Amino acid sequence: MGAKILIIEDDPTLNRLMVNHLSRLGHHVTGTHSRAEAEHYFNQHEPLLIIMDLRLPDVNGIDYLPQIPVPAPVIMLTAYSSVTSAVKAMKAGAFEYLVKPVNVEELELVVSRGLEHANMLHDRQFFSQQQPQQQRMIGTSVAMLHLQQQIQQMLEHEQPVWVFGEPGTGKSLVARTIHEKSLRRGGHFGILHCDSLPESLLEAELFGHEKGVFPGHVGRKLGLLEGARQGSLLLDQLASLPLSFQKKLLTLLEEGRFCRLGGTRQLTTTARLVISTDRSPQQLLAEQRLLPELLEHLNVHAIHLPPLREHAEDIPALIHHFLDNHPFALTVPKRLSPSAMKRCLAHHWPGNILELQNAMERAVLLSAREEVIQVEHLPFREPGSAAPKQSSITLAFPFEPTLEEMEKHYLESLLQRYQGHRASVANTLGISERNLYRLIRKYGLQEVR
Ligand SMILES: Nc1ncnc2c1ncn2[C@@H]1O[C@H](COP(=O)(O)OP(=O)(O)OP(=O)(O)O)[C@@H](O)[C@H]1O
Repeated sequence: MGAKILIIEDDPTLNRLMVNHLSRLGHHVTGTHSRAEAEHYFNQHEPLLIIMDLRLPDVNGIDYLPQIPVPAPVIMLTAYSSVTSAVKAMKAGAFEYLVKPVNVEELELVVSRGLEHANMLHDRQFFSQQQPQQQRMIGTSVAMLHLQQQIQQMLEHEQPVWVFGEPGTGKSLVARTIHEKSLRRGGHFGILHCDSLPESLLEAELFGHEKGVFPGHVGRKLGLLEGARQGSLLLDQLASLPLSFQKKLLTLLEEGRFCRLGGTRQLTTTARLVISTDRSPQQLLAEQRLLPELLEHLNVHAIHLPPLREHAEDIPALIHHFLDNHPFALTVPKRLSPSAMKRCLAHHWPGNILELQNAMERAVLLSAREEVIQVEHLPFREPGSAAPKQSSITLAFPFEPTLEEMEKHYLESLLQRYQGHRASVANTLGISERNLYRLIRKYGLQEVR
């Protein structure tokens, strides 16, 4: 597809030659002969690439370069005798220069590189606009105001914080918010997903490793403890760590020192720890999933995140937030019909805020170009209503199954029904995709795709 190219060159012959040649290649080329003419062009057009003479009748190209009102790369044209000026132009921000008389093959080559660069700049700008905005915590219920207060208190000291609550209640968001509000915000916010890696890799992530310890990794790798030295480190799902690993963590915390794997140098860390789990530290102790000495040593400040059903008054604000900030922000603005909103308020939200977020993203897609999201775009039924016939699942066992056996079999059936599409399975189960991933791993179902 042709690109818009602007030429600013006062020599009419060269100007025409370039316009004709690049137009033949399929580009939309406009030839102008002075700054004044170019300014007129910029009032109506935004070229992807500019080719400009270094000496124009009404301005010196180098002076004009920083004033060009569009972000397009500029290729400078220069007479052989003024190559040093071309170098100056490069320093002033020109993308490339071409020496006159212009060789058409060289022109083609430089133009194609310039366009590639321009497209890359555009993509980068586009993707940075697509990045979620700084994540805000939404909610004005008593529970959320209390949470904000607790976060505020955590900024007055640097003790470890333990955030716990059901899946999808916002634990990671709270951890990041504490980091970003604290004086450590300039440092790194590291996350160790304790449930997603085998023990040896967890160690490497946390402590780092020296050169040659892992085949295929040529260099030394700094661990999260080092990376987050000035910042914070979230140990997400800490209770998934085997007790033996928790012991190593305890030793590290007691001695305040550690070595990279394969290394001998004693390193220290001052990263602030934030821990997140689905259950309270006391429950985890009772279930023997937590080393009591570790909890004792950490002397943590705990924050409990309530399930969404306990602060349902925040649902409308959360819905607006997710609809305004969905990743397809360039499509139609969306809102819920009154009955869809009613349905959302009546839903139990077992997957909490994450489930709500997923439901809104799905509804935005299903409602396509319609502005109003209707009940049928929501992934759940009215409480108490019978499941539609086509979604019934029969679990047949030749024996009386345990709960775990039922769970595994049900999960298998759903994975088959949705052909391994995890988002749909998670939505049906009312759990986060990450928790689904945990279950899939627990039952060794990875290969179902
Ligand atoms: N109060 C809130 N306001 C706005 N967005 C929120 C709020 N709480 C959570 N979210 C969003 O909901 C999603 C799920 O939150 P988060 O990942 O922090 O939950 P979690 O409890 O850590 O989940 P899991 O147990 O699966 O690790 C994220 O996209 C998060 O930004």
